[in-house]
Amino acid sequence: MFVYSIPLRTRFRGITVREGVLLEGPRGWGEFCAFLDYSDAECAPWLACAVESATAGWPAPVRSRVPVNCTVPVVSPERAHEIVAASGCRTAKVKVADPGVPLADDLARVEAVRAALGPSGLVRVDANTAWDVDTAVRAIRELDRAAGGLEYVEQPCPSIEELAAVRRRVDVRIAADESIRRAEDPLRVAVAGAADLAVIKVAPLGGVRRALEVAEACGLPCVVSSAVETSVGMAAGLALAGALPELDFACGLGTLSLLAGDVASDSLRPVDGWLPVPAKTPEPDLRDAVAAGPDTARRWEQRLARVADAAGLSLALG
Ligand SMILES: O=C(O)CCC(=O)C1=CC=C[C@@H](O)[C@@H]1C(=O)O
Ligand SMILES: [Mg+2]
Repeated sequence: MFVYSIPLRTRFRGITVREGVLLEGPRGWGEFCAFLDYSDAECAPWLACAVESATAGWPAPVRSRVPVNCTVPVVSPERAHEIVAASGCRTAKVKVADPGVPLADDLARVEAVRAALGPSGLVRVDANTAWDVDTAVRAIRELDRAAGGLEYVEQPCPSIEELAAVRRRVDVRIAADESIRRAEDPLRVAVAGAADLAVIKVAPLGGVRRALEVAEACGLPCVVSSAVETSVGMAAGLALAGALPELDFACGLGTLSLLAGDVASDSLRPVDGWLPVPAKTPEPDLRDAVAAGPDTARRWEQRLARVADAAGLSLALG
C-alpha cells in the first residue's frame, strides 16, 4: 500500500492537491482516490474499482486508442486559449459556474476556447450542479452563443427533475454526471428523460465491469471521464473507454495535465488528442517522488481500512 500526494497545477474541483492510495495485487496496481467529501459508504465503489484493477484485470478492449478532450479549469481566457492550443485536442470541456465566478468570465473563457479550437472543434461545459433551472436556461443560451455552439452541458442542476426541466427548455444536449456517479440508482436518469448523454467514471461506478453494466442499462450514449487519477487509476478509465461497444464522444481522460507530477514515468498523457488503451496499469516507479507525509498516509490508511471493512472487501490482494 502506497499513499501519494501530488499538487495540482491549477485549482480544480475545489482542490489544489490530489491524494490517494495505490494497492498492489497479482494483476498489477489499483488506485483508491475518492475525493475527501465522499462518505465511507460512497467510497465503496472506488475501492472495488482499485481491487478489480489489482486482482481481476479488465475485459478485453474493442479499440486500441481513444480520443481525449482537453479539460479547461477556471482560468483566464488567455490561459484557456494556451491550454487548448497546446493540447492538440479537437474537443475541450470548460469548467463554468464555479462559486463566485461571474457568468461573464465563463463566457469569455468559452469564447477563447472556441478561438483556439477553430470552427470545427467541439466545446462542452460542466457546471457541476451549480444552477437552478431558470439560471441554467439563461446561462446555457448565453454559453451556447459564446461557444459558437455547445456539444453539450454537463450537470447544469443538482436533481434529475431539474435536468429534465432544463432539457425541455434548451436546444443544447444535457449530460448527466453527478446524477449518475453519486446516485443510489444511476439508471433513473434515462427513465426521467433527464439527459441526452451519461458521463461514466470508472472509480465512482465501481470498476470497468460495473461501469459497462451501467452504460448498457442506462440506454444513453456515454462519455467516459476521469476522477483526476494518476496514471494507475487512469489506466482503468482507459480500459473502460476501450471496452465500451460504442464510443462516440471524446473522453475526459486527459487530466494528468492537471497534476504537477505522476506515480509512473510511463505517464498516460495524451498525444495529439489520443491515448492508448493499456492492457494493464503502468508500473508506479516514481512513488518516492510523490510519497505523502506520515499524517496524510495514516489518514488514508485509516480511511481505506474503514471503507474495506464496511464494504466487506479484503485488502489482502496477494
Ligand atoms: O471530463 C473531463 O474533462 C475531466 C474530468 C472532470 O471534469 C471532472 C473530474 C472529477 C470531478 C469533477 O471535477 C469533474 C467532472 O465533474 O466531470
Ligand atoms: Mg462533470
